[in-house]
Amino acid sequence: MSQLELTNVSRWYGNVVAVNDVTMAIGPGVTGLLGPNGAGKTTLLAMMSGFLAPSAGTVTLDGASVWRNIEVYRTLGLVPEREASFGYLTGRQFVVANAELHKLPSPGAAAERALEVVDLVEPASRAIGTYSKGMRQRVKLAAALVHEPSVLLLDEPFNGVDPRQRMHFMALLTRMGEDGRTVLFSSHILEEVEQIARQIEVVVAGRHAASGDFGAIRRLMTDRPNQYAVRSSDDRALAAALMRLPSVGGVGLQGRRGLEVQVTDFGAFALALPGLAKQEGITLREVTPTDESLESVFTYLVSS
Ligand SMILES: Nc1ncnc2c1ncn2[C@@H]1O[C@H](COP(=O)(O)OP(=O)(O)OP(=O)(O)O)[C@@H](O)[C@H]1O
Repeated sequence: MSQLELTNVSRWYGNVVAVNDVTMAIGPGVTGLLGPNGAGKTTLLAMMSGFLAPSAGTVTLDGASVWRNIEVYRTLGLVPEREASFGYLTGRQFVVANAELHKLPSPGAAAERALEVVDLVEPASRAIGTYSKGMRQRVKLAAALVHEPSVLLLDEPFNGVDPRQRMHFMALLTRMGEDGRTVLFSSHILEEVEQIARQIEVVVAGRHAASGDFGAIRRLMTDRPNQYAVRSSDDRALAAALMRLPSVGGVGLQGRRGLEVQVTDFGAFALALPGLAKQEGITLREVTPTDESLESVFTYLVSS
């Protein structure tokens, strides 16, 4: 059982602050590192795996500093986002090469075990260049698992992987978490993280914005103020009526595009709106959230 600890970790590249004073602990089981593009996820993973030095703060694995620590490399596996550029190697050759880098006593047997775990034994004699995206992800995973690490870090492992392979990959990570490994994967998609992560850590603009199980993160995201586009049979009358609702923070008339409604309490608004329209004799034509993008959710989280 391994525990990764980040304490006041920052990393800057010249003037760019990629990671800003992050403190978090990652324990056994599957954890999702959720954040929009550019949030600092790759930089965090690079520091957690000991390949990048923090500019400030410390990253430890079971109490030992990870930066350039050979012992840590033996207990940790990293699946990077970028493609392995060795398309001419067969899957097997690639995994065996990794086993040899770790100086394992029987690299061939270790590689076979890892290929079996990711269900890639049969295509292992083909060149990686001929693999599908999902297979390429799995061969990277086999390479990262060849020394049976207790910590597995994966950077956007589901990107571009088709749904069937994604399910297979998710089941694999779930099983590893259940086996007591510390599994951390990054993603910019909440639904993806929710499916398998026991714990979610949210990063936005380099900062640690939220932490909790998926229920807690969902609540944080749905309880925020929302903005809706509303069109009806009488927008002007509806605007006046909406202003009386305590769950509405503001209403703007957008001409033919209807109303722009700022909602402070989504649950109360959803309950009150149909009754209000009926009472006023107004027909609702459209109610659409206009700021549902994950970016706006993240922005809200970071400013709260
Ligand atoms: N080597 C570098 N030199 C300069 N700036 C960098 C470097 N690496 C990352 N950055 C910057 O640091 C910030 C965080 O980047 P990072 O790649 O860690 O984010 P990310 O969350 O992994 O995003 P993505 O999913 O798009 O890779 C970004 O603003 C990025 O442009």
